[in-house]
Amino acid sequence: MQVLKFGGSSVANAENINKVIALVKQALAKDKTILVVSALGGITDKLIQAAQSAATGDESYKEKLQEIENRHIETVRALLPLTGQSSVLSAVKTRCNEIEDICSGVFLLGELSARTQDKIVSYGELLSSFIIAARFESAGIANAWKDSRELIRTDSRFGHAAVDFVTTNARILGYILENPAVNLFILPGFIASDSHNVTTTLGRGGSDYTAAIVAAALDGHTLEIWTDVSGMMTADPRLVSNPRLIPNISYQEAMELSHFGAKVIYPPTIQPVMRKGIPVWIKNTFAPADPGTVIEFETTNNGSSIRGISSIAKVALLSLEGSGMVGIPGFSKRLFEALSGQQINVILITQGSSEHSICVGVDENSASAAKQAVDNAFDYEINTGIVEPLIIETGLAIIALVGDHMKSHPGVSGKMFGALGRNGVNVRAIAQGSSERNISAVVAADDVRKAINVLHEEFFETSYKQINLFITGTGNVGHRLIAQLLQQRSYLQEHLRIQIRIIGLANSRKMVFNNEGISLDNWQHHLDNGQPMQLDEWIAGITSRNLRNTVFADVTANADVASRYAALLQKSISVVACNKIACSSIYGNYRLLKDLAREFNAPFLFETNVGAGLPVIGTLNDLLRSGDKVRRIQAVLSGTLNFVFNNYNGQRPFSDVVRQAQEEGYTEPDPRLDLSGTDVMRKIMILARESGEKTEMEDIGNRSFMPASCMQGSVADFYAAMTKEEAHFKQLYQAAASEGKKLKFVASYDNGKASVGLEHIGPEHDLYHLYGKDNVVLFYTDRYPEQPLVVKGAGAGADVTASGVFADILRAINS
Ligand SMILES: NC(=O)C1=CN([C@@H]2O[C@H](COP(=O)(O)OP(=O)(O)OC[C@H]3O[C@@H](n4cnc5c(N)ncnc54)[C@H](OP(=O)(O)O)[C@@H]3O)[C@@H](O)[C@H]2O)C=CC1
Ligand SMILES: N[C@@H](CC=O)C(=O)O
Repeated sequence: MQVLKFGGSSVANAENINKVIALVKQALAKDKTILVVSALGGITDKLIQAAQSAATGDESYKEKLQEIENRHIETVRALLPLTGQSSVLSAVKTRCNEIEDICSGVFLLGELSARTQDKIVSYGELLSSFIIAARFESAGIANAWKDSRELIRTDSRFGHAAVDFVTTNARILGYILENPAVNLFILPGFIASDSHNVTTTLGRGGSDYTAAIVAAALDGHTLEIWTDVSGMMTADPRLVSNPRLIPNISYQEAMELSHFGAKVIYPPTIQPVMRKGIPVWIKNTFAPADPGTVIEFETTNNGSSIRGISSIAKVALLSLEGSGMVGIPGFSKRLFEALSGQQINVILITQGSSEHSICVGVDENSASAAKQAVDNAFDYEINTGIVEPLIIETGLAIIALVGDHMKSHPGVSGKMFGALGRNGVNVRAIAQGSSERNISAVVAADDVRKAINVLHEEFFETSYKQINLFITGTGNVGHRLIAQLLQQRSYLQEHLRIQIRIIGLANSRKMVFNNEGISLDNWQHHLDNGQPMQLDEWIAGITSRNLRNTVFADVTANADVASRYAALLQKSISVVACNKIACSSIYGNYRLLKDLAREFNAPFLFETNVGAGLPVIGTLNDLLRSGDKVRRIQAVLSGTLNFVFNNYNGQRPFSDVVRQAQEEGYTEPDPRLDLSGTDVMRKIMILARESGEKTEMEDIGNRSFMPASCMQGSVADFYAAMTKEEAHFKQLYQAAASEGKKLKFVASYDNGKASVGLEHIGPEHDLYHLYGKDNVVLFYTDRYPEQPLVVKGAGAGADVTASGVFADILRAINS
């Protein structure tokens, strides 16, 4: 004997019902079958709406009932041959008239009791099962239709009746034994009756339960629950982009997950079948070849200690607090009695060992009733000040990790809360029972999607990580960065199991968002068609998305953009900047950003601020972290100036060489910052700060070589003025060349003092052999006192800078 249950979507219309017929036919070839069906998809809701409209005196209930009738009539017409339709149609009509009679009573009385509602909704399953039985007959498949109300006995808790298993089991067994010749029994799900034969229902989703009750009563060898998904998933597919099918799951795990919002199976369904050890298959009516999920005692380990992740929305936390509770028995009893007196279901309980407070999670809709009941129950204690009035917090949700294999498996909760913390998800309360099968955390409702994705990635996609990237700036460096992301896309996926999605892209004119990721092949087109750039909206668009593993890359040279880092870090969004403005602003701001990064677990990385793609800051940090102390730094830190002085020999105008540096992408967007030495001042200051010095820009000496006349007006004026000052530049060159030396713009940091300036460097010096746009940094430290640690290479250029930003993005997510 096997039991097959088909849900509302599987029997929503004639086409789907025909699929059911085919599947049941195949099942019948194997064994006797009990078929349990739900109402046609959506009908139960429609019946409730009609009943409620009637109760409120709204005559539109008649239209709703007409819709219900039409739907069933259409289904009969589409399913049955003309000759077989009339008796079924007249039965459907009779039932629909009965519903109308009851609803008109409700309308006249203006009252809808739970008992009457149960009666009304019972017609959904009665009609569907009756029509389906007729369809089997017309297909030549004999069957026995049985009203489940005659089999399943419950108490009289209308809407959510409890089953009397002794009577029910005996009735089911008796009925089946009385009909040995029948191969196919068809039963309406969901409905039952009490000891006075009054119709009751088993709770929404109760058809699953009907099927489980029958399977258990008959010791069936299998229960199959046919639905519109291919089994239980590791997380809700509406929340997680790549959930996985759970091929097998234990009864306990399935119960935990279904209680926690995985709606694939109605939670009470598991109990009866678990008692008998009957395997339950979850299968997809629309993809029957899919393997589905089997629920049974023994499960194979899926390689993770977690079987699935679930959540409950709309949760309120109730906190009862007070010094008068400590060490006094009975407080929790009274709290729970007050809640149960109002039929309030407690979803989660936590109490610290200080006993100073008890915190429970309940459905948000019950929060005000709970407050009233609990404050009444503790009226005396509240008035005498030993207990506070009940505190209610709403806008929350519960997320839960579920898995039998968490038991005695150290590190699961550490991993869970570590991952949530790294992504800025604040945990309001935690509960874990000693069964260690479920770890639940209460979080803000707005964080649920992020939290579930974070946990899913942590436990099920350990070898596959998604970075959600927002890039501000699509100029020289930004452009190259996007090209490199495109070029490396498959490599990152295949070798590092990382997928980078650009969720937002902006320049000074436009901004564009795409939650699925902006296509890298034609990003310019998307950006050009984006909305006008508004910095506030851009930042709000990033923070409000609240995505996990979010990185903000600042590839501008803009101060307003840099002023937003704090707000981003406070939302646990990592910031990667080649823009040097933040790190070279006042020391307090630099310090604040570093502190926020630590406090909110969001890396703030700016390796490219010094030496572009060279590992300058990383090397310095490694030295310091391992206990070394920086005594002196000597460096050439301007790619532009090194290029200019390597290429200028008095033959070609100085301004032409500077222009070439700008065209080749070495200069700042405003090249005066390079030529004035300001860019180098910023860089040596950043190195000094990273070495632990509280330096400001005004503490840095600058022996600028630029005539004051060149630094006035616009960039065009700057070029024009340099042409006029050619003699000055020639003279600078010749002075060095006459000594057999080269001009180098050198930055020094020595015993806490930093300075920059043009120097004549001879061939014996480490800085002499420095070609093109290269930079070099010499670190003299306690461990490198005589021979410095040297970092040398291209120190400017869009490609190398972009690669440094790229590396920081990957570092942000892996640190
Ligand atoms: N070139 C190099 O070798 C190195 C450069 N850097 C740094 O890289 C950064 C970028 O340099 P580069 O690419 O050459 O500069 P570009 O001028 O070529 O590009 C700057 C980008 O920033 C955008 N932008 C400017 N203001 C805003 C704003 N308020 N909001 C949004 N976007 C804005 C611009 O928009 P739009 O396109 O609309 O003008 C442009 O896309 C600079 O901070 C520089 O110091 C660091 C190390 C080395
Ligand atoms: N303009 C800068 C670029 C890198 O920071 C330079 O020339 O070094």
